[in-house]
Amino acid sequence: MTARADRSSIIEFRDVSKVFTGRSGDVTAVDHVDLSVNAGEIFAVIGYSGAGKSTLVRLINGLERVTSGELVVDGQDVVQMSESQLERKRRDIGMIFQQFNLFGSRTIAGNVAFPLKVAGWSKERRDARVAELLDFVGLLDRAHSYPDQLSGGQKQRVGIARALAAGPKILLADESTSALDPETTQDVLRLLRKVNRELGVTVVVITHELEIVRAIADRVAILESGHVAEIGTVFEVFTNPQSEVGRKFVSTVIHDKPIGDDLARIRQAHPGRIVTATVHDGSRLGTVLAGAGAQGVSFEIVYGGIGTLQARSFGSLTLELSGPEAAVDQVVAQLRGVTEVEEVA
Ligand SMILES: Nc1ncnc2c1ncn2[C@@H]1O[C@H](COP(=O)(O)OP(=O)(O)OP(=O)(O)O)[C@@H](O)[C@H]1O
Repeated sequence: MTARADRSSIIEFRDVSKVFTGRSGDVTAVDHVDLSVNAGEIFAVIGYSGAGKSTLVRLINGLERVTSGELVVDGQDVVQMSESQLERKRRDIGMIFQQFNLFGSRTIAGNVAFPLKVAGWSKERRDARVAELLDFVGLLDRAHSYPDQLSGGQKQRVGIARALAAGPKILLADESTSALDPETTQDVLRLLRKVNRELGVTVVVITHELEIVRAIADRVAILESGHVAEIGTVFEVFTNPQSEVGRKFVSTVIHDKPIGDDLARIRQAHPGRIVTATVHDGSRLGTVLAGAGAQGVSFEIVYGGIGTLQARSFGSLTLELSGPEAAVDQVVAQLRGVTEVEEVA
């Protein structure tokens, strides 16, 4: 059965598999994947090493060919395309890489101009376009430098300018910040956001770090052994992961519940009932706690934090509630009435 394409989807995988045949047998890198990327969004693909992320994304621009299934990219079925059709199609799909893949013997301007030269643009048009792109990525003054004179972050800016040269609708970013330090990573992520917001380019980001997803993506698919373990908005996946692998990823970035030594220390110092309550916009935790005293229950905040996720507050607080058991039960019930509450063992 083939699902009808969502009108807003720009990339549509329908039951797509990719099998590599090697000497030591077949490897199914992508295993019956159904997913769609919406036009204009920043979509992240996350997974551990070997999960099939790179292969999945390389299918989009035909660097790898689909073994079975349908793959529609911007209205065209790339499975049926010939190599020369794919070559033309790739002009609408920019790609950047972890190791930047710049030509060391060409200047920055020469690197950005290269795809335009291949596409047959005149020198005059190329020069104007290169200047415009270098200005966009903040490197106009480095036009005549060579890649090895640039920092890693600057090299990736050149990579982005080159990927955007022919005005693609889609930009694929394969571990594009993995070789960069945290500060430079933030710079590159800001630039990718600018590409998305100002140019309307759909961005597909591959990463193995959930922090990258949190910083940039609108939606995320978690890959495990070639299949989609779960997919959702970043807020949904962070706040309520549905799969085991999703929970594992989220626990690496959201330390919302005390575990191990932290839990042992809290237990020792706080003999009362310990619960963790989720905090998000509109959860009236404070109102409930303000009324706890009148019911004979006192509380301490013993662990937790609140941050921002996709412009919404999100976090959790672990509380020690002390007082008569029935009254504590009542306050826990009131907390459950306004938010999710978990007993801490
Ligand atoms: N050209 C190839 N030939 C044979 N097997 C391959 C090839 N490319 C990838 N694979 C295998 O396919 C599986 C998925 O690899 P892929 O590189 O897509 O995963 P990944 O999630 O991107 O991993 P990483 O984060 O390490 O890059 C792995 O088992 C890998 O060894």
